[in-house]
Amino acid sequence: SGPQNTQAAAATPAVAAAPAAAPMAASQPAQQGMRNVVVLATGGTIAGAGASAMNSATYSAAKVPVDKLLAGLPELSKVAQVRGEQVFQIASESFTNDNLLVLAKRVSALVKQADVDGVVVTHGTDTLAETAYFLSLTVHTNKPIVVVGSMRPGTALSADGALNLLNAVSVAAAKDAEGKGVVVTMNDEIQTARDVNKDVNIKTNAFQSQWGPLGMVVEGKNYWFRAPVKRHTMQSEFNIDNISSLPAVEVVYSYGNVPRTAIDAFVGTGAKAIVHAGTGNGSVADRIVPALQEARSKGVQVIRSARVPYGFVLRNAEQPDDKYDWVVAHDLRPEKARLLAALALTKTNDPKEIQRIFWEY
Ligand SMILES: NC(=O)C[C@H](N)C(=O)O
Repeated sequence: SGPQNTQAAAATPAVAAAPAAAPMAASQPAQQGMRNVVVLATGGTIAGAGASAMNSATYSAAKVPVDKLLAGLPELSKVAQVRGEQVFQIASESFTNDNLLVLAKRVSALVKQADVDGVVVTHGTDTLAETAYFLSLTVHTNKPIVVVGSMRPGTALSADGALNLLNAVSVAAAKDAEGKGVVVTMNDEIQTARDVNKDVNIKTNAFQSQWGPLGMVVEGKNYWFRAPVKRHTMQSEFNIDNISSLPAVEVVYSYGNVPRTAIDAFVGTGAKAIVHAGTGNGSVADRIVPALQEARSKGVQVIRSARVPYGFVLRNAEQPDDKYDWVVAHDLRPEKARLLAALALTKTNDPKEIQRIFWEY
């Protein structure tokens, strides 16, 4: 098998550089019955390179262009007809709201094309779960969208990117993945975008969900065990085609002796909502409660989440949310609550409506 079809725009950190509607560059004869998958590359460790094979943790992210990534994995041609586009070439910790909007709009445009059966996004792992959740909330399609990264650069011994990417393409090409929303394929598992998080930062089993994976992908076959019940993609009331900017929503982290400085600063810079990453069950320090009440009285939404990774925040437990007009983030991590709050604010400024959205997505 020869190199994959690629259509790589010049790698550039500029948000505006995303290709509008890239034509397919034919370099491989279409195989009968093969499904068409587009790989949108954004950078990260899966495109990283280190100085030696010993470097599993010390390397530069976002170095290898998508055409090289695909050409280095000839096995892809056994799974699908694949072409690539370079959307960004950045480490995912540097992702911005603008990056999210550009990427989601490109995914949305591609899934409308009859010659695209599924989309894979290669992404750094640090904010991969945030981007995957954002896509699941905003792209209207039944076609599979798979977000994938790696914990080790391709230059390292036991690099995990090649198999993760092969698995991603085989899920994106599969009819049985249709209607299951946006998923993440890391470490042979298929995880739903909403629930998965990067919970380990040095091992290849980095991505975990407290509710468990949806299934596994082994040797190009998907084994499903459950399906997501929260609203996503086709059932979402948010649509990236109608969103051109996101309101400012910021996260403040709690800890012993925490001052109110960060809350006041974010209110001062015009935040429309503050996600409070509270201790325990989203608890709020006594000196922070008035800061959040003042923020609320100025029209800023207060979203009560927890810095504890597992479990969930109960309404009116720890704090009287009804009385204060606050919202609870349910089981969403603070960084994912930020995205849902921002999308909710594109529709409403009513905290009851925002709470309804937090229960449903
Ligand atoms: N493993 C990774 O991809 C980490 C990298 N810092 C990134 O998120 O781009």
